[in-house]
Amino acid sequence: MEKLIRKLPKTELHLHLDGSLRVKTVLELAEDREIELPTADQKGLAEYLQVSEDCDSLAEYLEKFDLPLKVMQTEKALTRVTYELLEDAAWENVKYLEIRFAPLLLTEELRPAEVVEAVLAGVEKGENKYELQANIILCCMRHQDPSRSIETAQLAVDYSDQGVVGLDLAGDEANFPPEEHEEAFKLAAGAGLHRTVHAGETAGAKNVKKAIDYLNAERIGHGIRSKEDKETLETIKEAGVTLEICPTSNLHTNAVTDLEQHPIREYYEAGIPITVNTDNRTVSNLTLSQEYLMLYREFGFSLAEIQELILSGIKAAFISDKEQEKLITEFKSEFETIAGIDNKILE
Ligand SMILES: O=c1[nH]cnc2c1ncn2[C@H]1C[C@H](O)[C@@H](CO)O1
Ligand SMILES: [Zn+2]
Repeated sequence: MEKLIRKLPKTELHLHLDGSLRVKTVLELAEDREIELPTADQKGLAEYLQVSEDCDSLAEYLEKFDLPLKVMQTEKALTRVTYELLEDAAWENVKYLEIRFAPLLLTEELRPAEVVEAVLAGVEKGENKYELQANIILCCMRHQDPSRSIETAQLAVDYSDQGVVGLDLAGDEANFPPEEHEEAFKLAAGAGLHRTVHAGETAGAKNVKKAIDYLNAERIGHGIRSKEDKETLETIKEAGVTLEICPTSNLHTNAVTDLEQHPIREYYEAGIPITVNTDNRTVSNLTLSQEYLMLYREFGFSLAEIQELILSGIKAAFISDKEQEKLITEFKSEFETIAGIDNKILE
């Protein structure tokens, strides 16, 4: 099953660049720029970059991004880590991915536009080498002043014809509400950019409703607490919003205390559109295939259901209907070849 899942064509829509650096690369980039590391030993560094067993909040989890952000402050580093992420995705047959990061956290030496261009260069390099497509989502950060979010939205608009497809709001949810960033999301929507918002992860369902009502979110990052409020669930259904579910990450941020508490199966059964994602590959020491394997083993998702979840990722992707249709056709044909599954199951 493990091999089979790795071979399946996949999509990943919720993936942070700064949480997904290779450990060896962090080591090399730090050496290049003489950045002090907690340890020079690769195994020790891997442990340092990963979230610890006893992490008890999202705020603590977010500290894991400090070191990766430090080593990513040059064009060369940004292009490299982006390219490597595409390479890692290609290794497990992720055919379409959306990579997100906050450009304004990467401006120690670069201008925001240079940050975006360096990442886009990495995407181009990866797309030329591997058979996959990647688009970019720019993150506004909750703890920053709303004017910084407007700046991020404008940047996304400026690069919307070069592979930036959406705007996100990330960071410490419990302490910063979404509605303050309304103007940035209005700007993005007005220019035809897509919107996704981290909400209902470590704060209540109301944040999900606010993200949809105020920020016009088409997708919600996590949204696992939506079930706490009936009205929120109705809004999700009415607005046709998709939840970007990242089960292991939710365990690591203590958004759920154990996997049995995770509502993924419940949402799936209720017909809420969901996708499966890693969130942060390095912080959670995780691949997308491992995440699907966990769903198969722990939540009883069958192969046909896994394929349906993968296709749900295409339907929620920030690409045109025509591109979605093309990917769906390709995926269905690959599913058939790989698993010999009757496509009727997938209709
Ligand atoms: O799971 C998350 N919730 C909220 N914010 C997050 C999560 N994972 C990463 N981030 C933050 C930390 C990164 O520096 C930022 C942009 O990728 O997004
Ligand atoms: Zn996230």
